[in-house]
Amino acid sequence: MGGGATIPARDRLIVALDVEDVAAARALVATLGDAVSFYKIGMELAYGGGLALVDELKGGGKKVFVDLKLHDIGQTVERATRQIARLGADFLTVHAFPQTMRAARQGAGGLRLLAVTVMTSYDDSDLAEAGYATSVADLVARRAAQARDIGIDGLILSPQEVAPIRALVGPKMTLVTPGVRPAGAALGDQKRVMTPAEAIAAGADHLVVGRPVTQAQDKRAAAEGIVAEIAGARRA
Ligand SMILES: O=c1ccn([C@@H]2O[C@H](COP(=O)(O)O)[C@@H](O)[C@H]2O)c(=O)[nH]1
Repeated sequence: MGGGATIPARDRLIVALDVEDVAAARALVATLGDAVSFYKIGMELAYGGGLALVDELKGGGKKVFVDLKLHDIGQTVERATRQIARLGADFLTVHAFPQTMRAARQGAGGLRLLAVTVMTSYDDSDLAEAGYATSVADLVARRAAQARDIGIDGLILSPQEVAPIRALVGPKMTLVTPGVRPAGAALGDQKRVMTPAEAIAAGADHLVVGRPVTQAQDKRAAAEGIVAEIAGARRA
C-alpha cells in the first residue's frame, strides 16, 4: 500500500462507507461484492457503531481505513491511537498538526497513519475565513513536509496537490485523495477535485470515493467504472 506503481487498480479505490449504521454498511458491502476491496469507515458510521465492522471486513478479505481525523491534546491522541490500533485496521487519519502527529506516532505501533493536510472541501477563501494567511497549496506543502519529518506514513490531500507533493516528499509516502469525481458527477461540497484518471495520472496511490458510488443508481457498476478508469489511466 506504499507509494508504488504495483498496486492493483481495484485496491486503489477506497469506497467511503458514509451510511448511518452497520446494517446499511453491510448491505452496501454486499451490493458491491468483489468490485470493491478497500473500505473507509468515517465519523458517520463510526458514531453509529461502525468500528465493529473493522474486524468483519478484514475477516472478509477487505482492507479497512479508519477515518476519524484525530485532533486533541497529545495524551488523548496517543491513547486513542493505541485503542484504534487494536482494531486491526490498515490506516488511521489524524490532522496534520505537528503535536497531533507526534502523539499519534507514539501510539500507532504497526498501524499506518495518514495525515489530513487541508480538507478537500476548502479553498483559499475558506482558509482566509478561518484566519490562515496562506494558500491551500502552501499549507498542504508545509504540513506534508512536517508529516514526512515526523515519520507519518502517508497524506490525505486533494488530487490537485499530488504532483507537487510527491516531488516534495518522495516516493515512500502513501498519497490518498478524496475530492475525486468521475466526469459529470455532482461535486457536492468538494472544492478541489479531479477525475479518477487525472488523480492517478498525477501520482495518487489511492482514491477515496463516496457519493459517486454510494448514491449511484447501480452502485456496483459505478465502482466498476471507476476501477476501469483507474486501470486505464497512465501513471505519472
Ligand atoms: O479532506 C478530506 C478528508 C476526508 N474526506 C472524506 O472522504 C469522503 C469523500 O466522500 P465523497 O462523497 O466522495 O465526497 C468522505 O467520507 C469525507 O469524509 C474528504 O472528502 N476530504
